[in-house]
Amino acid sequence: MTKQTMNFQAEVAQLLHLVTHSLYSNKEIFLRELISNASDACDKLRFEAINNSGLYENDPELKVKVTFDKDAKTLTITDNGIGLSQQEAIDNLGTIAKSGTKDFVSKLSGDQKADSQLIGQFGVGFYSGFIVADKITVESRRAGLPADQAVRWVSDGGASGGGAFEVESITREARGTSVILHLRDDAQDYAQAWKVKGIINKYSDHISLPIQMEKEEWKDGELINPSDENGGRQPGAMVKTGEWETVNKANAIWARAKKDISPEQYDDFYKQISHDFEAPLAHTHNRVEGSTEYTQLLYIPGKAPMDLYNREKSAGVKLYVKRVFIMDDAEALLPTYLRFVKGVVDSVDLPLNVSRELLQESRDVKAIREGNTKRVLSMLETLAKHDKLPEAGADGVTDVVSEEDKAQVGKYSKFYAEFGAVLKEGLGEDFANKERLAKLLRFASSTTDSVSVSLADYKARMKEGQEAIYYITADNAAAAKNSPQLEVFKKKGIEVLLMTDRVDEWALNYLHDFDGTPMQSVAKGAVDLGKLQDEAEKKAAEEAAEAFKPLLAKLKEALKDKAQDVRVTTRLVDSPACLVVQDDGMSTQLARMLKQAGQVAPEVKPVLEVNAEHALVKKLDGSVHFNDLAHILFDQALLAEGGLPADPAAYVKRVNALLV
Ligand SMILES: Nc1ncnc2c1ncn2[C@@H]1O[C@H](COP(=O)(O)OP(=O)(O)OP(=O)(O)O)[C@@H](O)[C@H]1O
Repeated sequence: MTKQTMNFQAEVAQLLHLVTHSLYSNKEIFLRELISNASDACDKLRFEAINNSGLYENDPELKVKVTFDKDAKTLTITDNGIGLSQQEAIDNLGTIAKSGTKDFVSKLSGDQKADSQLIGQFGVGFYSGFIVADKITVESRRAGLPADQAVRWVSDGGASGGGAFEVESITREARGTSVILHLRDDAQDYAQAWKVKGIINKYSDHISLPIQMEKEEWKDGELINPSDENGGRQPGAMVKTGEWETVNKANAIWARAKKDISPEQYDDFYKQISHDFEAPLAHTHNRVEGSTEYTQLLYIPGKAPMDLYNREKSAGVKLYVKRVFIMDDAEALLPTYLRFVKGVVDSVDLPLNVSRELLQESRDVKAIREGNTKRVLSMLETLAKHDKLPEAGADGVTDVVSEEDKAQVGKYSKFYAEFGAVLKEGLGEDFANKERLAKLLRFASSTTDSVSVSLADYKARMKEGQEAIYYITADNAAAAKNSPQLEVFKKKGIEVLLMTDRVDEWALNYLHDFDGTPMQSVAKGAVDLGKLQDEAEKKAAEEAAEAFKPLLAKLKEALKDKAQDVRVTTRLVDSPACLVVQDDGMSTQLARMLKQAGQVAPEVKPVLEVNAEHALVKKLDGSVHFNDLAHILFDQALLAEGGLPADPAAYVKRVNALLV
């Protein structure tokens, strides 16, 4: 191939601009990214070589070498991994392959501060080299290809204006890739051994391959006057000895004993695999022995990625078999509702050539998934337990809290704000752990604004004679809190949980009770406050129902296309009417959500409940506007719960007719 000039994909040009302009305070991550790519390339070679050992050629010891040349102002990262063919260099180094990153780049806001925080989630990868380099040369030969089919790729990252790179054929004996960074003037520090070693220690210690640098030794300067030992010397310097030394620990962090890993090292490993700049909220690291043997190192992030709600999104756990990297995003290792967890599983029992399909069926994998799920739930339970500092008991005594526990305060709330809605999917997905999940749920309530009430808290505060956990679902907190259906509960001082996540309706279908107490939607079925209502109230309600019978029949007739039934209720105090659905019916809110999502929802005809005490209801009887008032009553009840009248124009017309 003769030299060709090509253009970057539009998104690459944008990403490059962002990388070079906004990651300035995080310059050194470029080395982490490039070493990580080199290590991935070695993993890929090892994986392909399982079925084709010839790919190792005569060079089976995989490693990464980092060299620098002060005079040429270059820093070079070389690996003997899988390498790139000419076409792969064009495809992989001129485009953004990952669809998530590509989407992200096309949505950039232009606010560099905000963008640079977000970009951490995606990993800037290879292009991060341009943070410190004004030109990058990549020379590579793919394993298995002849030496004269190697490739050279050169780019200034678009500084010359064209956003272009050049590719040409070269001859290269060595398999694998060299990334040569031509350092910018303000990045000359990175051509110094101590600086580079420091960064490798910080970010890449756990990389399981040796990372090697040329050994340097101190050499005194020449004597100024060779005949006079004390006459002084030229300044000394570090000089290269020609030998190589391994500068990282070169063993996988998860394979080490817990006691040998510092909290910082755990955090750094997380940052490496997640591309997150922030530390995780918690981790768990265990060697599991038994019928199936594996090591798990799992993390709970502090921040949700932008595509959290995409259930198709890749999982966050990497699979290794006996230290050999097998695949990223092994979704079989955790249930979908725990897709936010990041980490590594290293199995002793799985075969090295395991495929995704095989994973789905393997009994070992099933055991690993159950083990992982249990561990993650335990981690969450621990965070939940220490979320708040203990309050003084009735005797004025407060438990002493260790520093370690103090550091956990607030973490569960943070977790829940980011991932609570996803956790709820587990109620419908993981029946075996439903009870544990139910204990981890948190809600706002009619008496507590923050999303912090657990079902156990609620139960402990239940009124004497209260037999159910009451909740309401709505589109948002304000609609839930001001819903007419809450009126009688407020009057009686009964707490009601407010559920405003989209997933709540669906998830609650799977949670019929908590710890023996039934869950009861206040918008479903007739209100039955059981023992909470006194005899006088019950009697008054029955009398009202009797007295209203003729009026109800007329209302039912007028609204026969809209309402399934019309009845008198005691649940309202200030409002004239509200809508409820039958006990087993789909709630109007869920039906609305399905329709919004373009799905077919069954036609739900709600029950209209009227407040016999309300002036508007009293006025109905004998009114010449009976028909209009009946429709207005129904449509207003719909509006009050966040819905829209089926025919808004007709509603407006009716109201106006009464106003003038
Ligand atoms: N040292 C290397 N050897 C072989 N291929 C490489 C090397 N470095 C990069 N590549 C190729 O270039 C592609 C793009 O690299 P880049 O770092 O931008 O993204 P990535 O590694 O896929 O994603 P991320 O860094 O976010 O995990 C890689 O997927 C890989 O195919």
